[in-house]
Amino acid sequence: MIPVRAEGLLREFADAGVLAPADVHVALRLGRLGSEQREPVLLAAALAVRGVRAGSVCVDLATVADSVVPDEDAPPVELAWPAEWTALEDSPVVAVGVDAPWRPLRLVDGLLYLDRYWQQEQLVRRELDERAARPAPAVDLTGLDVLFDGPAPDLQRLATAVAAGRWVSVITGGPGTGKTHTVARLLKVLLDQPGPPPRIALAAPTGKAAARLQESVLEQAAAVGLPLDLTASTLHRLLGWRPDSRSRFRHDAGNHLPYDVVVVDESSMVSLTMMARLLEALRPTARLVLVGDPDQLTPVDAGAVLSDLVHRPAADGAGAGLPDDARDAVDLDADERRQLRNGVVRLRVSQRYGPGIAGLAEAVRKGEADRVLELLDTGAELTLEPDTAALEERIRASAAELRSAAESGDAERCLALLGRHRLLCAHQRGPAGVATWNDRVGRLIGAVPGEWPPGAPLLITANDYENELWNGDTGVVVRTDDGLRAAFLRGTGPDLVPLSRLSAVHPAHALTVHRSQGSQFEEVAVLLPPASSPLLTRELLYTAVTRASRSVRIVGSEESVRAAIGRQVVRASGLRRRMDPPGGAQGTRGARSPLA
Ligand SMILES: Nc1ncnc2c1ncn2[C@@H]1O[C@H](COP(=O)(O)OP(=O)(O)OP(=O)(O)O)[C@@H](O)[C@H]1O
Repeated sequence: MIPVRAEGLLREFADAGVLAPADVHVALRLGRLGSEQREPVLLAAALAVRGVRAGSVCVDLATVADSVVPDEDAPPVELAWPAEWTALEDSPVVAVGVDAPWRPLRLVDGLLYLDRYWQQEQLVRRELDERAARPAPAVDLTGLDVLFDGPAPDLQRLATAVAAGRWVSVITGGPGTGKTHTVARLLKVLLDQPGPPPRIALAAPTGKAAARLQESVLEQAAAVGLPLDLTASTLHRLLGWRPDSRSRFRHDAGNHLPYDVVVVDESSMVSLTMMARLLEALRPTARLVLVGDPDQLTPVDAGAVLSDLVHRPAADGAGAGLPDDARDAVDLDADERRQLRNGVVRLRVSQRYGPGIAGLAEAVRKGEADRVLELLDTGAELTLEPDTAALEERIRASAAELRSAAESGDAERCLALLGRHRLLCAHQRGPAGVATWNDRVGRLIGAVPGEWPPGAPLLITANDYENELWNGDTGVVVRTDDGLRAAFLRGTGPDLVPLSRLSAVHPAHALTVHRSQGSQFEEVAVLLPPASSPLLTRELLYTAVTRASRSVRIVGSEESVRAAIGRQVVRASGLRRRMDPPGGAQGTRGARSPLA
């Protein structure tokens, strides 16, 4: 419903489906409180609110007109974009520049922020810059020769050396490229330094990712010689819940975390707000190691900090004190060398999938649509199919196998089968959505709606501390002598939970690509929506494709594949730019000023 009192530009943009009622409401309220009625200012304010809703930290006024796609269901209309945004410069609701006193909106370098996100971005920028400027921690790297005895140049070794020698570092790479393998060796190097052993915290944005991180580190612990009592927690737990606030924590700038090393896995899912809270809670002399894959889907909340850090320009003077390994890393391209100066190392070789999927993932990542379509035409492992006939056949076969293993009570085999094949969808609803396909697969295998027959895959949708199950965990129903149980993979063996003890649980024949983040399957089928779907992005396709270890079946049109590859998630943020105070060398550098 459109607010009745919206007029002019606000109403026009709302009618076109660009602005939601909440965007208009906030803009009108802001205008009322600040005695600002000029339409371009109110429109810009509404666009800033809309930006946050869509995951951006701010709105880039120079490009917003090109990035806004009117609602398909709305009548076609030529939007009357203001010719210029100069009214913002003297608006009582806009602080202009880095140093201007507080106002609800802030305009810097052509980027318009809601103040709260500006403050958080500044905090992140300040914390990172201060840590980069501080003398590097002293570290003895002689242990690397024992920990890494593979052929040089070895990117894992380089990442370890970089992370050991900096206060903030980023280890990126696709699935199975050895990020955890590297983290385990980094911890060993740090624990072996003279003096008291560092206090280590392992964390991840979700309970499921935290459990997986702990498991993977412990798998490596014996081989590397790490203490076996290392545990991982969610970032929320690490920072300490507070009953009175959703975004403030027990540990903050006034009550630092008691750790010397903090490793955050799956950090592509960390929002700007969470990163700000984490950075302010770190002691100035704590090392922060961010681990993740910046090419995967971005967090649900605003910001894409990991991706921003990877794409940031190198700070002046950065790179002094790079480890000797960097000199030997001859095959780094110019971009990777720039990233290295910012403490970012990307691991490249996946130990988990073969050259077929690796090539496909790389072509998607680089946006090479022709190459992707060529690869999808080359054989049985990578296919593009226009209809769902073969997919349905595969689903039937896989459901029958699962059912038979479940009826015979073989939980271990059920869990192995569960990891063999998975259907992934972009949407939750609609013809190509998870809900539709869960019903459809249920009917294909003759399941009665609402019942959980043996062999039914299930998805946990809320953290369950009592049963140690995490939002996003998947399991399968198995018949046992004690009745039906849900089997979940725990370490190397199955854990059986009575169905009656599960509360937030859904069928999991199909999962959204978002939900599948952090999981791996031998065969993945990806159901692409029509090319016009706004969810169809390069990050979505990359995330889906990299869930597979053996084969990828894409069901959809060539047009949808091209649309996905051509549409990158663009989250406006100032972190990728340098923003010095006015008078500094970088005042308006690089920005196409929309105010001119
Ligand atoms: N240099 C190496 N030598 C031998 N085995 C390795 C090496 N690097 C990684 N591996 C193995 O490859 C597998 C994947 O490594 P790891 O789990 O560290 O990757 P990852 O990047 O953390 O994966 P994910 O993205 O799933 O978190 C593990 O079994 C690991 O032991």
